Amino acid sequence: MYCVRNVTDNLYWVGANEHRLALFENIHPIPRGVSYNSYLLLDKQTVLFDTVDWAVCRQFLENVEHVLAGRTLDYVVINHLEPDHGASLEEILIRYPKVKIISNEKAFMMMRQFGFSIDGRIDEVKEGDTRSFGKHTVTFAAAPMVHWPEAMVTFDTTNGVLFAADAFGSFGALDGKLFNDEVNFDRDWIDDARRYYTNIVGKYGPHVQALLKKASGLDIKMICPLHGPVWRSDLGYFIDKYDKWSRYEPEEKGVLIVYGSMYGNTESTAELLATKLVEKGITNVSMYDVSKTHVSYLISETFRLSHLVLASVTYNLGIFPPMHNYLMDMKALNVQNRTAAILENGSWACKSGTLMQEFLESNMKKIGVLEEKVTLNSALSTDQLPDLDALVDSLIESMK
Ligand SMILES: Cc1cc2nc3c(=O)[nH]c(=O)nc-3n(C[C@H](O)[C@H](O)[C@H](O)COP(=O)(O)O)c2cc1C
Repeated sequence: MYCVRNVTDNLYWVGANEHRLALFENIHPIPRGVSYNSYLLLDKQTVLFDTVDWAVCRQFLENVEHVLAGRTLDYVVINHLEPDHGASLEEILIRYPKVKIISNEKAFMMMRQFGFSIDGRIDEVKEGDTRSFGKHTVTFAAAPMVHWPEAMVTFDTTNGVLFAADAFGSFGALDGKLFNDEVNFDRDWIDDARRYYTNIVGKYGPHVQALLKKASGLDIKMICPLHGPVWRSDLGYFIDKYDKWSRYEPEEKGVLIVYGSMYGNTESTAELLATKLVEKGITNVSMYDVSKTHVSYLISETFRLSHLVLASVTYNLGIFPPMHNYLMDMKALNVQNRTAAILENGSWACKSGTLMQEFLESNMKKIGVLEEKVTLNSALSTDQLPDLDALVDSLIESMK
């Protein structure tokens, strides 16, 4: 059965929600599911904006057929060819043999790579080109590396709708609620939106900045992303988040403590550190066990907070492997502009602190490491409490 929503006037959401998938991109957990958004415009000509993942293709096709109500599909605009949006294009081409694909050169190259039969159906566009479908005229802007090189956005100059591809998306299934004002975004969605942005697009901050610059010249009334809610009010709230994230500026002053511990001694020292911070007035403290927390959550929290404490045991003369994995991901996603503190532990040859510091200093940009380091030889002893206090004071001082 079809399940669609009217977005505005003659524009419809024809996407679908996915609840069964455990891992997005087969990496990131999505306990709240995800939506694959696609939009269908009924003008003099009919235009589909992007398609959906193969997993929800059947629902999508029923939705498209229902909204078309017997009309044919004239155009499909492909803003982003990544298979979670482009895979169902194949079915669209089979079912609507006369449909023309509007997209850019790189996307057409990728369509061929993925084996789509597109010959004779191509309408290639470039930055600033326009197309009119009757009442609606759209213009195209390249958005390279947000989040693939072929990505572009389409702006409807008639009604101010921006089809934003992967920009302004979020994890989380919509479950009936399509618009940002139908959910409590700041309470229920922002963590998943941040986790989506930081892990999927986080590496490409300068490219997102370039897109935001282009978008600032447009009179945008509504943002239609390919995942998550459609924005029709309070656009500035989300644009501001994107601006901060893509400049690698923390959203909040606060301390993220990520610890790796086998027998609990590093963990209990991290607990004491958190307690001392809170006692001294720093209440924005979050603590995570690096072994149990999926790295996508750690990355998201790293983007949120200004300060970071890395607490790790030594493991075979190296950094505890899950901590190393987190550091590698931080590097891959370009995390910068943070202050870090180090807490290390080892029973015979403690190396983790030096190695973590070296990693931060030689692999990452603009991460300041505090001089005050705490070194445990198996467990925190009372005569080391001044070291911990010094670390706490140094963290607090650097937050001023
Ligand atoms: C597989 C394995 C390898 C280890 N390698 C080292 C090492 O190279 N150097 C060292 O000082 N301690 C090493 N340790 C010991 C732990 O790092 C140490 O006991 C630490 O204090 C444990 O802290 P925790 O109580 O937070 O788990 C190793 C432990 C294990 C299980």
